[in-house]
Amino acid sequence: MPAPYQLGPNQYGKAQVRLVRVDRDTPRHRVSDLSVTSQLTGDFTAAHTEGDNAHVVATDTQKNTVYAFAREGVGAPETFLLRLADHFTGSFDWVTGGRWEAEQYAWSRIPTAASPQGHDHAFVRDGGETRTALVVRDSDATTVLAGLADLVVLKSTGSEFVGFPRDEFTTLADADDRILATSVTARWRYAADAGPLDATAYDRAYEAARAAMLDAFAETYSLALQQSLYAMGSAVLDAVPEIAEVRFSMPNKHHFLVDLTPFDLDNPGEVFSVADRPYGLIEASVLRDGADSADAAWALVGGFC
Ligand SMILES: O=c1[nH]c(=O)c2[nH]c(=O)[nH]c2[nH]1
Repeated sequence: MPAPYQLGPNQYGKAQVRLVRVDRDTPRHRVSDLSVTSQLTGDFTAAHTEGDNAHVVATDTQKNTVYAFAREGVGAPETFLLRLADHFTGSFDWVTGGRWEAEQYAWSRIPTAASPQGHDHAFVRDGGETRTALVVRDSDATTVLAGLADLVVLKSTGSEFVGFPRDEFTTLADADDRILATSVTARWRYAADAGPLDATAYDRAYEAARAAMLDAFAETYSLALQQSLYAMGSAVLDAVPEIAEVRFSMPNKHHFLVDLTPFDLDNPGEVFSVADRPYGLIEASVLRDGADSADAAWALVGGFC
């Protein structure tokens, strides 16, 4: 019996393959700690409509490929994902594209009395922040997105919020000196004509983009989180010419000055309560002039406007 309905867009693969690779060719080891997701697109209609698995590269095989490729080294997450993309689209005619994603967790060497520069093979996990990478391929293009998530930053002054419209529902007082705090999730897109970079170039670009956004957050006298965001995006584009666009999603972590007058105490900007919800959510993209929008790739990311 012919299938009664059309199959819509589909993709499949293995999500969140946890991978730790130790580079141990010298006594000074290096640890790469990632969670990798591989999803394939292509001709998988018969699998859905008829249960014919002839085209179904098993998700288990995709997971094993991640581990086998790690035996050769991981390098930058972007280059690791590009290797997976090349492998799956190059090995199976009917795989025309896919989505390969990584989250990378950073480990620092533990400084000890004997090794103040950091131990050779003992590490401590860095804060909550993660590095992210995403490769999206279809029959027309390969898009490389890199970024970070949960980079928590705070300024204890140098931030105000005034001049906003007031209506019958407005109670917020002008703030001419407030705490500005956020948890930055950012993704940046490499220009298609930058081509694939090598692993060290992706690593350098990551460090430069991260440093640029931190510098701009710190140095911008902020009139709103929106203005800080735009300054951070501009700094990333200034720092890394290969980046065409950067998108941010930044919750405004509100800090409220506590009224201490019931206790006969003043509070000159020193004691705050922190609310985790609701929170302002500030999202925007900052684009280089003339950059295309690459909407198809962004549509697969989610979490950004
Ligand atoms: O930086 C801010 N942007 C806003 O849009 C906003 N709205 C608000 O209530 N506080 C703030 N702060």
